[in-house]
Amino acid sequence: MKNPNDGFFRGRLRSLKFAFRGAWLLITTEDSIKAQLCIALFAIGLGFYFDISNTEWMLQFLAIGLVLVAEAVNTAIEEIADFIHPEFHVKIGFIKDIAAGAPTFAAIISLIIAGFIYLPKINLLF
Ligand SMILES: Nc1ncnc2c1ncn2[C@@H]1O[C@H](COP(=O)(O)OP(=O)(O)OP(=O)(O)O)[C@@H](O)[C@H]1O
Repeated sequence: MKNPNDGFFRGRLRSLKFAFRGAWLLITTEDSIKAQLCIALFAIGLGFYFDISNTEWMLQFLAIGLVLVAEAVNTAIEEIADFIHPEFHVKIGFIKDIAAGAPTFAAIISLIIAGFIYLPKINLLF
């Protein structure tokens, strides 16, 4: 919440503090984020193993970021849905289902990017 006594820079600093707290909460409490971070670490390991180019690193980090952002937004929507309506409701189910579509899109795009980066390199091994 905005503090009316905060100037521009103090307000931005406070927001930054909350934003980092949010990222830390996601990393430490959300299993879906932990799982995505493990996959990201694996992909980073693959990147070093295959010595991928700068452009490939950038695309890989974009894909990792896309998945983490989509997971975070999905988690926030799930939390809001559970808060405003903890009981079963068809509409809540629909909202959660379509929210889960966001990380699904991100994961599919990331897999396609991973395929473009690694399949030719894996092919060369055989
Ligand atoms: N209150 C509800 N009313 C109706 N359907 C619900 C409700 N809560 C969950 N669902 C259904 O169950 C599915 C899974 O919901 P849940 O909140 O467990 O998400 P999840 O993706 O399994 O969670 P997480 O990201 O923590 O693994 C939803 O996509 C929805 O179809």
